[in-house]
Amino acid sequence: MQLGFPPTTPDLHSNIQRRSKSRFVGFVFLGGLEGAKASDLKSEISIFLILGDFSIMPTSWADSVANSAESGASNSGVSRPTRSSYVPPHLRNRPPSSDPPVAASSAPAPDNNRPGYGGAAPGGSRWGGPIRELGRSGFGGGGRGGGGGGGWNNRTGGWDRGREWEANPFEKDEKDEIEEQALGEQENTGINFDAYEDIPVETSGDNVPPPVNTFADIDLGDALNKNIQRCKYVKPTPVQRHTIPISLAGRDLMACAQTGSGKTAAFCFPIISGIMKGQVAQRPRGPRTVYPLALILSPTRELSCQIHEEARKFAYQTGVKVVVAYGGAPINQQLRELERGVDILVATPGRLVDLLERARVSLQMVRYLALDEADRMLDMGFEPQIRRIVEQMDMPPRGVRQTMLFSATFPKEIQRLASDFLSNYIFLAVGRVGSSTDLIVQRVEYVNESDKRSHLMDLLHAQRANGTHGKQSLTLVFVETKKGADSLEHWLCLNGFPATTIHGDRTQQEREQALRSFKSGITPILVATDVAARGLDIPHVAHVINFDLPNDIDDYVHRIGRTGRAGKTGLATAFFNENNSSLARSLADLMGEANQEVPAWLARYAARPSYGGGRNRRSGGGRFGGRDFRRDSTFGRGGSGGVDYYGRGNSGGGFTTSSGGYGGGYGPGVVSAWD
Ligand SMILES: Nc1ncnc2c1ncn2[C@@H]1O[C@H](COP(=O)(O)OP(=O)(O)OP(=O)(O)O)[C@@H](O)[C@H]1O
Repeated sequence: MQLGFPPTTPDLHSNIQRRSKSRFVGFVFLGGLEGAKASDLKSEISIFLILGDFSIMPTSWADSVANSAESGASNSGVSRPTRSSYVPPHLRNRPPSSDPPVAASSAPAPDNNRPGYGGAAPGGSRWGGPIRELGRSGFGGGGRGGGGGGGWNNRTGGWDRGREWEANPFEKDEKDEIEEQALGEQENTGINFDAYEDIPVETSGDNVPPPVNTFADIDLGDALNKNIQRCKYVKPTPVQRHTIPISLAGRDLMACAQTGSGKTAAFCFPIISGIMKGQVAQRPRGPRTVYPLALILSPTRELSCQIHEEARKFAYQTGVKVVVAYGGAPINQQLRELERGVDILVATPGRLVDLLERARVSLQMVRYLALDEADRMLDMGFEPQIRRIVEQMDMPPRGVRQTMLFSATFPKEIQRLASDFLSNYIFLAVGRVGSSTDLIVQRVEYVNESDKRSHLMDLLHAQRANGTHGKQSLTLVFVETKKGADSLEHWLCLNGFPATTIHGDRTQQEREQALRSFKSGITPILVATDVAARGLDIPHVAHVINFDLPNDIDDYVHRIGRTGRAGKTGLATAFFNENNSSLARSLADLMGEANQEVPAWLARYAARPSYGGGRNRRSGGGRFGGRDFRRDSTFGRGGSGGVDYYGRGNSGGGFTTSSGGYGGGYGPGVVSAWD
């Protein structure tokens, strides 16, 4: 451990020396101390000083003396230290300041119950007590346009200063806003929180931390708070109110919350804040291997890109670097980006496995693991890859890392699988899992296969006649097959409705181009397979049409969730016929729960035992679509992975529900997009 000062002007230098003798504390950096108890290190400090230009470098006392001598008495204070040194994420990118750093946190040193990670602070992350951030007055941030940027250069292990400027991730939003204002078509960006006021919330697990009401109630750090403001998030959504304190307390979490309710921020904020504030153990230096601190996995390339874009906004000027890796795009470009440094890696499983096999990424230092669309990630298609990544590579085991699983749907069998990855977790259900409830008006129409196209045409003509067509009123049409998607797109275009398509047979470039064209309203109709069903947050999707209904009710939930997001209303229309009879019961149940009008003919279908689709796959039944499977005795004791959910009362012990009722009907202000 080093007590060091970097080269400075002689005056400042001698000042610091004086202050160090009288227990001067700059701020404490506990990097490079894997395995050491934070409490052992109280007296050992490294001091980072802001150099005259705009970097912050840790260095040793010996280095500083040597450098000082080298640079002479007239040194302006911008000499490089001779040794490469670690710079913790929360200190990277700091612009220059003449202000001295404020004192380090005097919070008591935490117990260390996580070997290698510094121990859990009371109420803080499991990797040790937060290091209080520097006073911000002198650090301003943003004064230099693109912000500090820069990355951790894994080849030299040093601070790769000035090589990379952090691009402003808000630039596009600002441009769009100006453009929309100019065209007089700016929509109200305010989220309708009244729509969420009465939301039912269910939690189970040990000592569930209480929810917060405002972002100010949580100490996320100044830089992150500033980004929250830039995103125009005035207050947390219900899932954020509940999950952020749970995650900040270092707890594992399985969270179910409706589509479009803000889950991305719910897992990003605590991760970014944790990395900013946590003690950072020195990361190993492989010649080409990078060691992210957090891993966010999602099932589709587009969703990973979207999470990356969001996370970059939240992490802007925090010094936390977010990188994305996904299939279908050139790997070399992604490797170059990774080499510039990564704190949070957002990835699709396939590309990540590739990177792990090439030893270009190691998961050894991962403290936070988040699975978005977790039920999809653990279903038959993805589970083997996820197990490989989480259990068979070098990721710290559950209980050491913090694991957070999010989705709008969580079938019980998947919950059971998921529990293998979690340790003493909290289960949270916000809202009726499986629907955006009253915000989405759901309609089901009986349409024979042969009539589907003409019926679709009727809907689109009606929309056009109503003026609900175009950039501000996008229509997403789901079909079952890739061929079906191409053919429907072609037919729509022929009939004067500009459309594009997204599915697995298109190249990644074509997929991205299709999304851009749809978002911008150039082609206000997107024909998609389930590749677009989950997670995509596309503003202005007013109407989702299930041209072909899916076989699984959860897929239906995610598909219709592309509209009616963030408190806005939307419309979902489904074409039902004999081929969909196995979905009848669960569809009727779902619609009934969401206070939607269930057509008499659908209710009759649902009542027929042969059409009921057997056991309702929706977990738990009852008013909550998702319930903690640990509370269901049919899943037996112990679950998998040897966790005793019942005997010791460690998990599933507490159980609280708060419900304010469901409101009902279509709700005031709900407008149909087409009639
Ligand atoms: N606190 C907030 N205030 C205002 N808008 C918010 C807030 N939190 C999130 N949003 C916005 O709400 C929208 C939906 O958020 P997000 O995509 O995270 O939803 P989700 O719950 O992950 O949905 P899905 O289940 O479909 O993946 C986004 O446009 C996001 O920017």
